[in-house]
Amino acid sequence: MRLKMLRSVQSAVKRCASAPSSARLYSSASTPERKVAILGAAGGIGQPLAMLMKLNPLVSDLALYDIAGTPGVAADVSHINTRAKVAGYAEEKELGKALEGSDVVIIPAGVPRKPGMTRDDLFNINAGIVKNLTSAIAKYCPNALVNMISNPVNSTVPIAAEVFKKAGTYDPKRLFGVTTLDVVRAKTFYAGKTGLPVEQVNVPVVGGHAGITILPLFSQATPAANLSEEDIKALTKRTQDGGTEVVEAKAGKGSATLSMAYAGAIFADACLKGLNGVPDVVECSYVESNVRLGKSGVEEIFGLGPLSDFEKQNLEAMKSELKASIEKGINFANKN
Ligand SMILES: NC(=O)c1ccc[n+]([C@@H]2O[C@H](COP(=O)([O-])OP(=O)(O)OC[C@H]3O[C@@H](n4cnc5c(N)ncnc54)[C@H](O)[C@@H]3O)[C@@H](O)[C@H]2O)c1
Ligand SMILES: O=C(O)C[C@H](O)C(=O)O
Repeated sequence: MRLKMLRSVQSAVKRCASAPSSARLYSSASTPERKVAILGAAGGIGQPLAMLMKLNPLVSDLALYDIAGTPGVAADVSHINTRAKVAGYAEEKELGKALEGSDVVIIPAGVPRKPGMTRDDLFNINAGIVKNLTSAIAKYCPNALVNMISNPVNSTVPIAAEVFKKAGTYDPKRLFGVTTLDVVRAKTFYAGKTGLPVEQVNVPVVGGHAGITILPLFSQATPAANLSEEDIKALTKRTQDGGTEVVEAKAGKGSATLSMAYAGAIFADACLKGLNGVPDVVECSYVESNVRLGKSGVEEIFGLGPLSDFEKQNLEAMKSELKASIEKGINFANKN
């Protein structure tokens, strides 16, 4: 028996793993017209992400939408002398115009955590925001690739999926939970521990985007390094708690914004490259995929590669939380 569930995989969008990260952001491959919309563009993530997308030569049109502060951000970013034409959209009645013709829509709209909160504590506010924004996407740019950043990602992606299903526009190949920041962190921490050059390392991260549902696969990290079990446990924990580390350091002034903007820009760039037909663009993402079910629940998840015993245990441990977050999102979308 097969059932659809959400999990993280090497997504259909593929990216060249060997390109150095700075080149990834600023390289110029083929350059067809591509419109990118950022919803929540004046926020802590939105502003640096708007700048990074303005620097991306693959973008011809950049639509910046937020319910507060858009004109200033749009005017500021528009003065950067790069290809993308920038337009700001400040009110809900302008959302349709912001979205029309978009190839990629990035959503960092919503409230961030404060110390002591879980990502799930953001659900009550962010679920409604995501539902409204994705309803507009279904109406104005149903074919766009949607990059969901708003937390809790484990639930906001299922909300978006339900909204698109109701609108008849759902395509699991076009909806992505952005988990790139977990990969960015895992790479940084792995390189720090091993002494390997950070621009050469790769660490796949699977699962979702909250606590134990984040599962870095250090057994598949490249270049391989001889780490002790203790080191791998510590690296795994630090990657899982990376968001909380930043929330606590910011002490009430929000969560990761700059590293998230960087991660969001990498993922959006991968989407654009995929759309432009660049081969072998590979990124991890939280997407819907197939699992095989048996008498005791999920029997097999496809495409994770060989896991260590530690990773197998962690995968088992995350399933109930991930499933509950998915169901919470689905229920919200269907009730409200
Ligand atoms: N996926 C990840 O890895 C990741 C990483 C960091 C943060 N986040 C999440 O991203 C979200 C944004 O974080 P931030 O630090 O930028 O927050 P922020 O408060 O600085 O910015 C959020 C922006 O969203 C805007 N907004 C609110 N409602 C909106 C609506 N209906 N339409 C359009 N814009 C709207 C606000 O006006 C604000 O400018 C949070 O939910 C946070 O938890 C996710
Ligand atoms: O931790 C958070 O609340 C923000 C984000 O999900 C992160 O991983 O930094």
